[in-house]
Amino acid sequence: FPLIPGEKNYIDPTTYDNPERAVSEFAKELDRNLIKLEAIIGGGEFGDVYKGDMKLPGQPSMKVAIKTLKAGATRKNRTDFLIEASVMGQFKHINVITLEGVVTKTTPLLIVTEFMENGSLDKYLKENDGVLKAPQLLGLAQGVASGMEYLAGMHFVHRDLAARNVLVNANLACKVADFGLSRDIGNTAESEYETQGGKIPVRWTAPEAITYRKFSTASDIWSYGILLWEIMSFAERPYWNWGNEEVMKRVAEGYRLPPPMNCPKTVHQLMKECWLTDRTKRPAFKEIVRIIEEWIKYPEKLNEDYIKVRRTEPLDYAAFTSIKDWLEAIKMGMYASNFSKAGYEELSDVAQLT
Ligand SMILES: CCCCn1c(-c2ccccc2C)cn2c3c(=O)[nH]c(=O)n(C)c3nc12
Repeated sequence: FPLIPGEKNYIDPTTYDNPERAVSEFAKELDRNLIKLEAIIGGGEFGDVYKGDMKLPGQPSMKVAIKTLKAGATRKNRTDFLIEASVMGQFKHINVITLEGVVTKTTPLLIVTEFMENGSLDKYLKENDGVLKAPQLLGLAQGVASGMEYLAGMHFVHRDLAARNVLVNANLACKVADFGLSRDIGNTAESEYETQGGKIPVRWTAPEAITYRKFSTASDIWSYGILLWEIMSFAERPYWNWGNEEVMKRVAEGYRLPPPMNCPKTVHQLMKECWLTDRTKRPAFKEIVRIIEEWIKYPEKLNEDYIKVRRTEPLDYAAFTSIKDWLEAIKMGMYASNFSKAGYEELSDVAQLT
């Protein structure tokens, strides 16, 4: 991407001659003795994730999460591990997980992040099924959209945006995590579909990314639509128990997920815009953030008849003579006095205004 003045671009760590140089550029090397591993909180094929404690000199001890790379891992696993840390170290946003540092001088390698008390978003939603109401659900959705707006602004394409890869802290802030760039075989339970370029989590991936591996911010927006459906359905499995082949076929034929129970029509409308086949027509993350902000500020905008008002057929202005009739027709009768006080009586007076 041409560097646009003032806009920071993320630097692809694979452009460094070796991953050690990239990680030293973007991540702080930590002293392993300052980190205490307490309990396993997650597991991957190449190492476990722990909850722990870290005490840096001159700082109070802090809760951290620690990803480990087990000793027997291959050189490629080590490279991918260091690349993930190099990518995370370049980001600084409230809705993107914060890298505290790495341990690379001794094994096992460690990546240390802030600790997110409520764990992964899919687990949090399942544990709060029916408890969270629309405003809270939309607050979660807004956090993810803000984090993705920032990453898109850095020209970073995530490629695996899903509720399982978003974490929730004690204040219910959502943060995008899991920057494993290359989709290792099996590094996510979801990657059931194999293409020559590695594994793809089909039910979260845009058609153009599945068919010809065109990953872009637009394909991240498709994934965001699926994640929004996960939020509104309390982490129901997208396309339920359909097989991957069936999902790809039905989606290519135009099938789209229906609104989850109690999901406002307007929210499902936004999901469907994220799932437009023409990726250039999908909304930008900036727009998605603004729309959700409106819904949180003015919840009445979520209900359907607001849509009806917006979608009335074009008015036949000739049908009205007085301003009062016109304003009443568009449910704005309460403003008739404003117009008459300002001396506007006839509709023609208004026509000159516009
Ligand atoms: C989807 C992310 C999976 C790995 N991971 C990470 C993480 C993510 C990327 C690099 C390094 C780490 C430690 C933090 N946390 C956390 C956390 O802060 N709190 C948690 O409860 N869990 C389950 C976590 N799981 C992780």
